[in-house]
Amino acid sequence: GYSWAYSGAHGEKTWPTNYGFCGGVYQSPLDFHENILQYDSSLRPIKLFGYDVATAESFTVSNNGHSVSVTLVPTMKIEIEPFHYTASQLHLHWGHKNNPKGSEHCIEGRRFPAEVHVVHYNSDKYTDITKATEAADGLAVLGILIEVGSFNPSFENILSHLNSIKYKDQSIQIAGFNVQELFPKRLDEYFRYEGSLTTPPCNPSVLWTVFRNPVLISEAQVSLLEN
Ligand SMILES: NS(=O)(=O)c1cc(-c2ccccc2)cc(-c2ccccc2)c1
Ligand SMILES: [Zn+2]
Repeated sequence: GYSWAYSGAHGEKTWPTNYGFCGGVYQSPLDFHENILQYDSSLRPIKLFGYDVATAESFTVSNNGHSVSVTLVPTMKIEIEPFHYTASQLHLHWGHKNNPKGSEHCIEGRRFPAEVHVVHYNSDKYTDITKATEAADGLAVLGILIEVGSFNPSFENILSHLNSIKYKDQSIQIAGFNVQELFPKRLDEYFRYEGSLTTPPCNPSVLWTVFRNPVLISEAQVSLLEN
């Protein structure tokens, strides 16, 4: 595929040139501001299954050049009625020194220092994530906004290993942990919309769920991401 970046010669404005879906009407991310939000009481709490992964299991943490990603295990699933979705990977988005607000979604125009995306595919309808990514209803991504606050030991499961994957394509194995600890408490308070991958190829195949309440990590933990 083409090379793309978040800025510069292959920055976001050039994405639509090489990736047909980018810049489309369904292009994620969104700014959740009140005049586009509509309360929907039929939306149920997100149910997580198998998220408390044993330390005997392992996840692969890798640097893919644009983000740090953690491959997850297929016993991790979520239910968004009426479908079940199997976890594929999670990855983080963050900013850098001169542009520290790196979240992709924002609330009332407010961006956050970082954001976690947990990518799942509809395993009731598709046999693997590749087919699901090509389908309009194939993916469900959970977004967790990150705010600066107290130190968060759960994020150390990932952040404490960043020094070992400083360069693109480096990866290491880490022990399983309870991935639900990365989530906010309220799994019933979230924004929901049908959108796309936020990075090329921007497939419009994502059912987005972004939790309303951010999780807190310390300033030092945020700067681990930015260095
Ligand atoms: N931001 S996102 O959630 O829309 C997203 C989903 C997937 C994704 C991953 C596996 C299967 C299917 C889709 C990959 C990325 C990505 C981020 C940085 C660099 C490269 C790729 C981003
Ligand atoms: Zn993402």
